Amino acid sequence: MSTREASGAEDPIIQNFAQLVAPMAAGEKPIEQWRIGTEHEKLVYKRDDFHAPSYDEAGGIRDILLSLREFGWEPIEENGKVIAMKGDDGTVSLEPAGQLELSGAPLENLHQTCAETGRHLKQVKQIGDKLGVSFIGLGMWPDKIREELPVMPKGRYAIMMDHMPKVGDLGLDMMLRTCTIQVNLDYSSEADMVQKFRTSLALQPLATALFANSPFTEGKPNGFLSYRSHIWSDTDPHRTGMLPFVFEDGFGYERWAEYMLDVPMYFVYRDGTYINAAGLSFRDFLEGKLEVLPGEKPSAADWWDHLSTAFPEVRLKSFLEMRGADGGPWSRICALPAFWVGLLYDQSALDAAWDLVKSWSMEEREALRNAVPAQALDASIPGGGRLRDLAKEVLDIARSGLTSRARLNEAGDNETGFLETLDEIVESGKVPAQRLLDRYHGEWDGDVSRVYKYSF
Ligand SMILES: Nc1ncnc2c1ncn2[C@@H]1O[C@H](COP(=O)(O)OP(=O)(O)OP(=O)(O)O)[C@@H](O)[C@H]1O
Ligand SMILES: N[C@@H](CCC(=O)O)C(=O)O
Ligand SMILES: N[C@@H](CS)C(=O)O
Repeated sequence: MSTREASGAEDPIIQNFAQLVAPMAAGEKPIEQWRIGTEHEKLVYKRDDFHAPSYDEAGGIRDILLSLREFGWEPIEENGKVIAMKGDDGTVSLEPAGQLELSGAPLENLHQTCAETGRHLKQVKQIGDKLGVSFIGLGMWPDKIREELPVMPKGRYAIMMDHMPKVGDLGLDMMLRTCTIQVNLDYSSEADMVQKFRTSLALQPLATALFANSPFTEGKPNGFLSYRSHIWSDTDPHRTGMLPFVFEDGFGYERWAEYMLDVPMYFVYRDGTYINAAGLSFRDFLEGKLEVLPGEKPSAADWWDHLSTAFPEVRLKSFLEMRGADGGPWSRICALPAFWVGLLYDQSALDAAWDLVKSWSMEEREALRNAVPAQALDASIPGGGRLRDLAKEVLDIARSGLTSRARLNEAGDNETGFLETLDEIVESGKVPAQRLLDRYHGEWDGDVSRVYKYSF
């Protein structure tokens, strides 16, 4: 999650609509400056009894964060408590129940991304050896009930946790029990952003299927392959989903700003404190009529904060964030950015991917998104056939995209190897969750705790 470091009071006050559009427009970059920013969350558990450590306990989440100092990371505090660490490889931060996230640095290529991930995993493993904790890449806690999970001391999350039950049934599970892998990618112009947004939104269910890794709830199969993705469908309809308007004529930065104005607020950050504005309207804030801050108008920093409170399948800020995938092991943390970079960072690949999905209707995109949590690659696709057939075609396009990047790159680096783990999934016909279920019904003899041997 984005970690707030300073108050936005000194930022310019928003006076006009152009200032709302500015962050999205400012994201435009020439292709040489396109970067890859990968985020991944991991579940943290104590090795002796598999419990999720609290923030304060000995060898708990605070100690894990502070131990990163030995690798050069520096604390970021909120109300006198360390809640994140900053370093050359980006930010290590906390999701609501202590899921540990690396928001990696914006990097030039996938070799760097995968090396960054490897460094991070090595560091936390060394810390884990000292503190008796392990880290595992799954889409969701396989066994814990909500009440067993700790809550991290972060103002943003106190507000969100209070609000979630009012707007959906599974929002608290989204916060406390899930983990994801995400990648942030750039665009060169508004038209480029639109093509990338539409293509990646339509294909986001494919990423959900290929990375599906959350088949267990409270120790038993839950009937889904990505229960995490199902959770998002019952979290908060005002800030999630497949965004039909992205496919409408005229979509661009302005329409995105209008959408974000309609996303109910969570908070305003002032002088180190999160002021609860959950459910209130940013449009009222613009008029100085926010009931929790009467007479005050938002700054550019308030708007930037607000942009981070929408959670659709793909999200725009100053870059596009791919949000469909479950958490997973190192190989898939490298594969997720490879998949999207291959599809979106080469124009021929992007055109070919768009050709595959451009005739899909809104109902068809929604139907696919809704089928994928339970059916993954077996979901039906528009026009007939199964998602597994499309998967092969899309992976071929991603590979061709990565291959042409290699041609452009002076070193001729080939990044296609990072897709291999996805090729194996498609060839075997089994997504990660199906492999876990096979083990559960086979060698694990119904004991979900055996999954913990797959820690990093
Ligand atoms: N120009 C860029 N191109 C690609 N990625 C970028 C660029 N600038 C920043 N990023 C990436 O965006 C990510 C931002 O992550 P951060 O956790 O701070 O925010 P967030 O996306 O709001 O959080 P969350 O996804 O948890 O809600 C980082 O991984 C960073 O590298
Ligand atoms: N843990 C959530 C939240 C991630 C986020 O919004 O960054 C997920 O798996 O999607
Ligand atoms: N990852 C999201 C949802 S919990 C956030 O930090 O806001």
